[in-house]
Amino acid sequence: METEQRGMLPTELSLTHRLSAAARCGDFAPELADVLELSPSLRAEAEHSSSGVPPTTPAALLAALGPRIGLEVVSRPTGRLLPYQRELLLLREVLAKAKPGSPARVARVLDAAAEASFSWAKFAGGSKAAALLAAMRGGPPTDTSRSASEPSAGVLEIGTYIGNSALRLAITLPGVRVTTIELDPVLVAIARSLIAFAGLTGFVSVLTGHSKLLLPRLQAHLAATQGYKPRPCFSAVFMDRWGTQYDEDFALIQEHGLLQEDGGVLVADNVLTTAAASFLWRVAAPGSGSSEAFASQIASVTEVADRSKEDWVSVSVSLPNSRSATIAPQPDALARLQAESEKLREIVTSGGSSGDHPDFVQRARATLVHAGIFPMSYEEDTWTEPQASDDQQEDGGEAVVHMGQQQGRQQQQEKEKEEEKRDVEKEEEDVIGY
Ligand SMILES: C[S@@+](CC[C@H](N)C(=O)[O-])C[C@H]1O[C@@H](n2cnc3c(N)ncnc32)[C@H](O)[C@@H]1O
Repeated sequence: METEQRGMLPTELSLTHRLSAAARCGDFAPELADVLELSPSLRAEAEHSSSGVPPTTPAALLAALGPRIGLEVVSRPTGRLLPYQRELLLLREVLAKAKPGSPARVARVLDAAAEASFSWAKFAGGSKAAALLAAMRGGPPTDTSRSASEPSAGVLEIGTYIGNSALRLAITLPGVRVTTIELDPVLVAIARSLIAFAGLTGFVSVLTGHSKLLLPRLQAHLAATQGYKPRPCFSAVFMDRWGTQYDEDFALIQEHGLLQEDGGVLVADNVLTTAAASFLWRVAAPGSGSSEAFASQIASVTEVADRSKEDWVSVSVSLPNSRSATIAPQPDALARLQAESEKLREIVTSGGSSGDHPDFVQRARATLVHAGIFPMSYEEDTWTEPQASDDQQEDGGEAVVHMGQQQGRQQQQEKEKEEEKRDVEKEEEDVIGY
């Protein structure tokens, strides 16, 4: 796939030109061509905004794009949608109803759209967005927290979609630079327009490409475009794509030192519904060794479009030696869950399923809980002493979850005892070392 670009800007430019030509020929909603053509210049502005290039004003963007993407006909289409028509409709909704240069009004229009007619919106909203923003507020992601050896480059997001969460991060952390990466160049073009309309071009930079290819290049890119030296790292990272893939992104983040050691905040969405088993083992599982590297908590949240659907968001804060901790091999049950979720990802991304898979989520929950990975609210709200009769265990779902909770608790207690013992031994070693 060419979106998995090897060079950054040159490949992106040729790709955008070809995509906008295709849009003009009618392969996509034709209005997309104008959005696509604007995209590279918005990126250039985001990258050079601090070096004298005048940013497109939100009003100028509205004047240029508004008439072309048909603001006068804002309505939900019926019947089959063209590719990207939904996302284009969201952009139209924002351009028609929000105030140029007002990030808060843009966020409100997106909220209203997700609540009302655009229930398919796949961005973090409601309690998910609240968990993300609370975690980011609690962390230290400010550009002023730069140290000489590891200057902070603000916040990194993997998975932009139309730029909703990037917008909210920029609102929540005023003055902090947000770098967000998106594999799909059409979504990138839409996100950049939305960000520019909100007046945030100078703070949010949307990059096109696959995380696997962009993450290793990010430090060099930031150094070249923003003047960061010598190896900037991010104070916070938000991962928002399919959970089985977080492991791969996380390995690159660690390898390239992209997250600040000691106090860096790592937030991952969809960790239950897309079963981020291997990733959670590395950052949040008792007994894995992850507690040497991260202090983690999991929050139970609900989907923006359907409050009856539970998901989990993990929040991890890096400890002083987070890049060098040794992690034990993951249990077979987690490896199997990871493999099952990966198969599901292939089916969903190839259009073979709507993405709604309650049986899988129930199995994922039971397996994760069994491994001692569960949200804070589990113990407080839903813990009931299991009646561990054989009959109940055969009941399936619920009983398995309770057993998992019990074993999870036991594992956690054992782990805490183990850690206490190790701390005492370490103190003794330190004393001996003196
Ligand atoms: C759930 S959406 C992100 C929603 C967004 N963070 C929000 O809440 O507004 C996931 C996005 O990640 C993108 N994506 C998937 N894999 C990616 C990868 N390897 N690198 C960059 N983007 C990726 C998808 O194209 C999709 O737009």
